[in-house]
Amino acid sequence: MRLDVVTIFPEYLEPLNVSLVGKARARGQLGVHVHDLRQWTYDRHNTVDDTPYGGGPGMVMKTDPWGDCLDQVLADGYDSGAHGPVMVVPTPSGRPFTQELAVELAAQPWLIFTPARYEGIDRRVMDEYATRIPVHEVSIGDYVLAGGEAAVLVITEAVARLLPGVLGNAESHRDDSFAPGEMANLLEGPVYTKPPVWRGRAIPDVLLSGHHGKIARWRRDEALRRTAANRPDLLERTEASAFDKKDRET
Ligand SMILES: Nc1nc2cc(Br)ccc2s1
Repeated sequence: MRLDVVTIFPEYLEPLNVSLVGKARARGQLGVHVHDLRQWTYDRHNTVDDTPYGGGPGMVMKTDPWGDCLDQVLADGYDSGAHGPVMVVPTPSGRPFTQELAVELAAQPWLIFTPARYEGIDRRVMDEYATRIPVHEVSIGDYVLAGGEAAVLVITEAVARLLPGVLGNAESHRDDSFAPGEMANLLEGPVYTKPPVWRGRAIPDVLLSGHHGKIARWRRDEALRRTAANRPDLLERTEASAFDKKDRET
């Protein structure tokens, strides 16, 4: 997978050099190219923003730096043999970022992230590139950040861990919260490791029983318990899908 990130704060993406994503890059499983948008400005102040048409607070990111930069990013990517770019625009007003969308993005060969600052990017930029490649506006939650770079880090980590060979244990994905299949719409339950007793706190006996069926049952019950406590809305989806499934079988 190739990732391109266009930003006015390239240093914000330094965390992509460490840990899981850093290792995936070192192993050649992921290519990451960070571009400083100000390199595509031509005035003394490297201006990337201007006042909004129609008035209102704040500033809007200008079209030309984005257009000149993204044209170059696309040309360089295609020249390097990449194909099938998908643009990902982090924004509070986008489609919710979910594990399902992470799986969808992890299947793409090339992602181009365009994190905005200020009040956002002139809409004509997304409209222009949507005529050439898929453009996904994605929200990582119902809150407003000062810019999209933190969202790029979140999305990149969620996607990179799904790439083949990136997580040591390929089975790890199966028990992820929200993972497709049995854990879809369920939060992960509690986990334990040695020592067996810590400050007088023992671990649940079932986990020492060696009875895999009982352990699986206990883990699912705990996942349902935690989901009911923290995300009852997910259980409605689970019940609905179970009903649909039953309905289809009758
Ligand atoms: N939750 C989010 N807030 C923001 C703010 C800006 Br400015 C750009 C992207 C995002 S994603």
